[in-house]
Amino acid sequence: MAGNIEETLAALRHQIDSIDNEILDLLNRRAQVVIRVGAAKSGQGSDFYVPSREKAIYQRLTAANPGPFPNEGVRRVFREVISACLSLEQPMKVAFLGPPATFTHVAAMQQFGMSAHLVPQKSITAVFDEVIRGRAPYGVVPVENSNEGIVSHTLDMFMESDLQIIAEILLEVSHDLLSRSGRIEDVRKVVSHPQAIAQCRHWLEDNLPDVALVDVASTALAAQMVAEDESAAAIASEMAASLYDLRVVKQKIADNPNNFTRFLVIGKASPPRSGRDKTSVMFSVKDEPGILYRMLEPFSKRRINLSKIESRPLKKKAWEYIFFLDIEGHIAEDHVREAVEELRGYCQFLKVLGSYPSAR
Ligand SMILES: C=C(O[C@@H]1C=C(C(=O)O)C=C[C@H]1O)C(=O)O
Repeated sequence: MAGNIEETLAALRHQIDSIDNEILDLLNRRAQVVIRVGAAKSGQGSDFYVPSREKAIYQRLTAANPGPFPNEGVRRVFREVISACLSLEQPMKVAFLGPPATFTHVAAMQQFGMSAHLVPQKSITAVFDEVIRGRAPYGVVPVENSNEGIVSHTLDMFMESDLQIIAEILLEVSHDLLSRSGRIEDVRKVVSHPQAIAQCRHWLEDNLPDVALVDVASTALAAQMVAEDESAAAIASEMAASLYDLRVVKQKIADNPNNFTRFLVIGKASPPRSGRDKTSVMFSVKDEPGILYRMLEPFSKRRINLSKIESRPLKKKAWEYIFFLDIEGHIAEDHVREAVEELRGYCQFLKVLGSYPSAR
């Protein structure tokens, strides 16, 4: 009987080996075609990284997948296949808001895969700078959190630079409590970014009512500090646990489990249409009666959905504001372009920040 099982296993493993050989062969055939695409693109000077094409690949494959291989697996496997194929042409350098193991790092990894060369930066300004100076073709920065609202620094940076939005990344944020021992009894203080501490307030009151709460510049820095302090715990990403060799005291301690952060990929030119795109614009309006009403009319009369509107003070002048608008559709579509041009008529200035595939 035991011999039978061994024989069956050996035969099945033999089948797996020959399937893996076929997969390997196909991967190499795919890589050769990607190299040819790269050569064709460099002939015409166009961008090698095309997020709209990548999104179309994921959508097509997950829709066609008969199973039992899970769709999430299809996405992850192809994320890495595409990432490795891209790295053949050139190592894809991506600047992100560091230090290593921030949620921005996790988002950049989700978007660009493990073969990309991800470079941590000290600030959002530094990420923009790397891309402006051409040291990295792309950068990743946070722009809003479902509980905490916008990251104003990122929006402010678009006032100063002419970079474009290339893609958006939606990341489900899981705040984990990490420490060296992984034992809740050892925790005397909790260290993290103030937003992460705020998002875990109730859990901390219920489970660690007497510990000190210490604010630091990022969740990743907190993890780094805790790696050297037995009595401290950090609220940080799961990635921080593996990077700084920490144990998980408790997973998902945020009070609201529905916690998403939206990140932007910035670069020098927006990608072509993907079929489901978004366009972001920023503008300031003339100070006239009814202007707030009129600025939305070009969109409502064309039945164009607006997914977001934000305002920020224009620092040069008190009580004047800059608006940020996210519109459904791509600027290459006539009705979107016409609406934006009509809005421009009411504005002192208007800048299209880019059209890019919608992550939802
Ligand atoms: C191959 C291409 O270039 C890149 C690589 C892709 C891939 O490996 O499938 C897809 C889109 C681009 O980011 C392409 O544009 O088709």
